[in-house]
Amino acid sequence: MPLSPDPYAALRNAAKYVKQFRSKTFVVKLGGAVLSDPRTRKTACEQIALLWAFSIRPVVVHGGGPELDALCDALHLPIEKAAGRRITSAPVLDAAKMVLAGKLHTDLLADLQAAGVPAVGLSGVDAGLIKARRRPPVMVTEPGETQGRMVDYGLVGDIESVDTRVVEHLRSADYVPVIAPLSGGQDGAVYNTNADTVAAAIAAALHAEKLFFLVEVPGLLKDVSDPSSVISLATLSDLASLEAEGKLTGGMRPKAHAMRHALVGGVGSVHLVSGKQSDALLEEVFTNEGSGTMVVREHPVKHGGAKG
Ligand SMILES: Nc1ncnc2c1ncn2[C@@H]1O[C@H](COP(=O)(O)OP(=O)(O)O)[C@@H](O)[C@H]1O
Ligand SMILES: CC(=O)N[C@@H](CCC(=O)OP(=O)(O)O)C(=O)O
Repeated sequence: MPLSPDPYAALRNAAKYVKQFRSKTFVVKLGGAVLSDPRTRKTACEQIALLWAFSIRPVVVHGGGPELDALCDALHLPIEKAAGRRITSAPVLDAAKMVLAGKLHTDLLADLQAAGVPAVGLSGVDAGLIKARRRPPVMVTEPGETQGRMVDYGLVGDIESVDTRVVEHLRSADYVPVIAPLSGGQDGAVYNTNADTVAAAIAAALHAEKLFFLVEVPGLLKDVSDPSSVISLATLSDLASLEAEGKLTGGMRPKAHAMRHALVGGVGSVHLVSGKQSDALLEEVFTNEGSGTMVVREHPVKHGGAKG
């Protein structure tokens, strides 16, 4: 790579964003694909540590779908999903507790700790952080299908309320909350709730500046089979068009719904970035060009620097 005429240009440019985002809340959702590989999990933790070092206030929400699939497999429990969400029987919920508020959660906390982040683990059940009610059977139409089917998701919770007091309490003492996607219901019930949905609800409740989804792919793709088809900037209406054209499949469907919820709920922007490519999160935050996809409510008047 040729030497830049000004070796400090990148630093100067990044400093602009460091100043702009100081004390701002960034919700970072770590997807299961990133977490199940110890190397990418560590890289994600190191990037979060850098945000923290620059006085950005991260709140971490994590998934764990692939690890939960693996445990279900080992326990001979069926893996059934509809529109990207898991159908959750009582034994599958027990497995979800073991993975999402157990092994994977603890390993993530240890990696964050090692990276210098004072991380404290919670699930949506702690201190009534996320209250949900059991999802009633709903009609689901998969992309490419013309006829919908009724799906009973079992012990899946639809979020009714978010009480951020425990999160604020931890943040006021400079801890970084790390939230597992379980929610609490009436009479001690525990529900499985999609982590994207949890991340969006938390981001909206905290009036976050930005919500990041760290995923396996480099961003939102025009064509899911072509990793070079990343859309750099999208609006809610672009997202709706992609969805109507059947271009959002699997786990991208709850994510699209979550992005919409966050943006309508007042989050400044939502970003879809690679959790596999090292430093993609930092590039999205601290450079003009970014690395993945920024989703906003509507087109800004001009895009210069908006991806920072
Ligand atoms: N248009 C699209 N752009 C990007 N990814 C898409 C798209 N449609 C479907 N996907 C799939 O969605 C996945 C991300 O959702 P998901 O697997 O739930 O992520 P995670 O659990 O890691 O958060 C991508 O890895 C990709 O396979
Ligand atoms: C209801 C529902 O779908 N719950 C998810 C919770 C974990 C999750 O969302 O993990 P990812 O972010 O890795 O997909 C599940 O059981 O897989």
